[in-house]
Amino acid sequence: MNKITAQFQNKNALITYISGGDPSLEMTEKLIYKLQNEGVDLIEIGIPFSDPLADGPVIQEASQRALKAGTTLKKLIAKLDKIQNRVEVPLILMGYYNSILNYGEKEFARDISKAGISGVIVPDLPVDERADLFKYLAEFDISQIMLVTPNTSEQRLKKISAKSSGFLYCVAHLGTTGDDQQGIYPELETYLNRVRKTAGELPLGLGFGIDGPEKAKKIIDYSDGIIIGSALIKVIQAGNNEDEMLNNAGQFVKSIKSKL
Ligand SMILES: O=P(O)(O)OC[C@@H](O)[C@@H](O)c1c[nH]c2ccccc12
Repeated sequence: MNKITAQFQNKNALITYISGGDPSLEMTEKLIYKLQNEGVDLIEIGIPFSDPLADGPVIQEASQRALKAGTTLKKLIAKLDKIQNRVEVPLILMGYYNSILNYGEKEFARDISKAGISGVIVPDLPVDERADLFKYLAEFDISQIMLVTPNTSEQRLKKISAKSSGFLYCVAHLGTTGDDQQGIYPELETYLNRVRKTAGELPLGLGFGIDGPEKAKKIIDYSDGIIIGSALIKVIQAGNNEDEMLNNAGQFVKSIKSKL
């Protein structure tokens, strides 16, 4: 079975997002170990980018800190490559298409495969784009996780689920990451049931705006797993030094896991 799909078997997967290189690549490494020790099922790592369209302020700032620290895609991949023997939890890279194009699509697929990365999310690359990237990811056996939203039509849903592997990323509401203004999205159950019918066996991961354990508890039954980014980055940032940051991350993950 696909390494990512396997993580959803208990239907309560926890996926955490961190921005690669925020505040340094050394901290990314330590955070990966910490999250892994606390039992997260998948880690999504963002490729820092200067113009991240889908991201709200928390992740935009995380990206800025990473860029300021000199993080590049090359350095990020080199770091992940170096630590792969100590990492058991599957890793997913999230990045905008431009960064990948600049790196070279084939080189990207080849190098991340060598670094042991299991999947990729490219939020600004539409399913019907004839990008070589799709071909290379398949060639190197890397899952291509695609996004759907409550507005995605039935026809596109079919196309997207057919092309997605690992899991299907269901965006909980329209807007940017970290936007928790909407409380519990009213049509969530209807939306996910509709997606489930079309997606078949593909696990559903729900993300955007899940800000803590209470919300996690309320929505976990609708999907097979949840994705948390901004809320985790906020608690990490609240630490005054590395130890506090790591400790905060651990406590936060514990508090979520206890509800799943
Ligand atoms: O931050 P939130 O609201 O918890 O949402 C998850 C999200 O951060 C992460 O999956 C992500 C970060 N950047 C993205 C861009 C597109 C899709 C998803 C993402």
